[in-house]
Amino acid sequence: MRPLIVVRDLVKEFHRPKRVEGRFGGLRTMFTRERVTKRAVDGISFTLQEGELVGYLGPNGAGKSTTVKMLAGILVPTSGTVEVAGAVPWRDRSRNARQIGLVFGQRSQLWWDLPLRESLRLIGDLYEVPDDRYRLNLAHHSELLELGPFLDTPVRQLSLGQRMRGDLAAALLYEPRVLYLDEPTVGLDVVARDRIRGFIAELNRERGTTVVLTTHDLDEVERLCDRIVLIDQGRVLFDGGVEALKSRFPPHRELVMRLAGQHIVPDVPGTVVREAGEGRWAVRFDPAVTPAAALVAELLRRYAVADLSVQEARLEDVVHRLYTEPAHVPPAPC
Ligand SMILES: Nc1ncnc2c1ncn2[C@@H]1O[C@H](COP(=O)(O)OP(=O)(O)OP(=O)(O)O)[C@@H](O)[C@H]1O
Repeated sequence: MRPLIVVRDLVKEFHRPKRVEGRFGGLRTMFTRERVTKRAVDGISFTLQEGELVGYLGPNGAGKSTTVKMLAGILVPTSGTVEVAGAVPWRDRSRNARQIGLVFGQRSQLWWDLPLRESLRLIGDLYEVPDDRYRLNLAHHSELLELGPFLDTPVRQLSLGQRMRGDLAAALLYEPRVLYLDEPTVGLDVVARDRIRGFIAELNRERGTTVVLTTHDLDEVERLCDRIVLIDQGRVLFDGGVEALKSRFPPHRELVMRLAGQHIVPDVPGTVVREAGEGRWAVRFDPAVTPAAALVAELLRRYAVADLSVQEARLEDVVHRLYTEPAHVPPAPC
């Protein structure tokens, strides 16, 4: 089956005036002819099948938003190709716009002074959504996102969580095949975050909408995404499943133990003590060097253990190591 999105050797360079230091530096920067080039995206390639829910991850400044903007047709690449459902986003703009929805957590696409309902109506008209489809979709999204209580409130008066739900409904009114979400839950409380995550999961499951999710929240990624594309400095570091990432680059794990009536600091090779006190003791260990089963057996043999648990490897730990020790990353599969 032909992939829905094909990205090949994508590059985006930004050029800006070279900053002049010293007296009146700001003013002199405005008139300098010297330019510096920033390669924000440096040869990225990947393909996405219809119906995938992919986490597009990377540290600050890695090039995530720049990639998404090229996929959405907002930016024209310096070189490379992108096809989204057969359209070249920055060339076939109106065709592309009808098949994608775009939601930025940091800014709204809605009309600030209009009640949410009217903003949605305008979007329905702009995208020429037939009346029956419009009513059905509005009812469906209103129910799942619980928009009812604030449909008639001007957008400027909505809370961040309400506004985000409104933005999601707006981006989906015309049933796009792909939804790009750029940090959709940033700044939201746990309840609002859960509601939006549930909605994204159901949209992907029930309607088969392809989702590209950019976020720094790795719990969100673990809960939602089948696949991760992890980038740094404009290049792909890893492309694959969450479990594949953990097994190719196993993180340290943590063991927490309570000793029965003993207040000693136990000593076990292959571990690093993270916390010790009041008979409670936590260590980190590398499961590739010290297998969990061997470690537990050794501890039980040496000490009177009252309670013991080994924490699951967390995606956050893996990603932290990838960001801080990228030289150890195994090459991404072709
Ligand atoms: N319009 C622009 N002009 C010049 N440089 C830019 C422009 N847009 C982005 N950049 C630079 O390109 C690099 C990648 O930026 P981008 O916004 O894509 O990163 P990001 O991965 O989305 O980061 P974050 O997680 O902080 O949002 C950064 O160094 C940024 O400063």
